[in-house]
Amino acid sequence: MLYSDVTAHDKRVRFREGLAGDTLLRFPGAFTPQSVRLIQEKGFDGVYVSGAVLSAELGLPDIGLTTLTEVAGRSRQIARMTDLPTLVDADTGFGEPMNVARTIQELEDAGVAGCHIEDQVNPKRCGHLDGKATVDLGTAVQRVRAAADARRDPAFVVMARTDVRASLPGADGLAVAIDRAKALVDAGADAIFPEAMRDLSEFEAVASAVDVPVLANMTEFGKSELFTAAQLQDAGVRMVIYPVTLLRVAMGAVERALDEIASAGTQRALVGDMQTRARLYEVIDYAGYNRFDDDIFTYHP
Ligand SMILES: C[C@](O)(C(=O)O)[C@H](CC(=O)O)C(=O)O
Ligand SMILES: [Mg+2]
Repeated sequence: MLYSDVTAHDKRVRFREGLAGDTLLRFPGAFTPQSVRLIQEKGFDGVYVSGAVLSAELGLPDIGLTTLTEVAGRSRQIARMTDLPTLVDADTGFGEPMNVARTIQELEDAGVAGCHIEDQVNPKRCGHLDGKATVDLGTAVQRVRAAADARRDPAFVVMARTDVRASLPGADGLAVAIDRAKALVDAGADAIFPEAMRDLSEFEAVASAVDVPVLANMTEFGKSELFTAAQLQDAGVRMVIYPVTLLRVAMGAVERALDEIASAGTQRALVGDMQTRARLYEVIDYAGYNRFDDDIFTYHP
């Protein structure tokens, strides 16, 4: 009933223990607090709060229009529904290094286990699109150092994301990404998110160059092939996100449903694919609320 009673600190410790373990951590992107409950029930290791999902849900492109308040608010709603650690996409950190510091403290207060800060210029772009620009290494380092220094809970995970690979598509792009990843680790990053890797060997090269965990972004319709968990684990990757998968699946179903209702004049053919009322009540533990209220009120669904 209600929210998770695992403390934010304990979730952060659990995240760190998972990153230090032997099994690849799998974090699907939650698109609603309800979907978080399902992610936990299905045995995943954590939950990802995607900037692409948050902006798409607001009907906006993922170009840095969302604010820290919106991201922190959504992250809090998501993190409190699960015992699992939540990793948040903090984009470029919402401004200058001072803003990055505040971002970290707001996200700590939101109860999440960690976040990633990227080295794109503002306004940012989806990491898998061409023509992105990145800030110079000095600025990228300042962002990550500000993030690492600002946290009050040393267990909060600061992950550095580098987008240089897609802005330098040539052969030297990977080498620059690796050099940058090393500098970001020196600046205090607990983990590295090398964006838009071309193939498994690129993940492998980054993972063997840094002595912190590496994340793989398995977003659809992007630059990386959709590797399996086993392939990523063999390449030395420690965690994988499926950031927009659940939203894309859900919105695909929404479009088909609207077409069906419009053409058939009824939703009857769709009912078999729906989450039932009973299943919804099970997921949100309706029965728990009834038990709680039994002595006080007598309302029942
Ligand atoms: C991971 C990501 O930053 C996100 O916001 O979820 C996006 C995902 C996407 O746009 O597909 C990204 O830049 O890769
Ligand atoms: Mg993003």
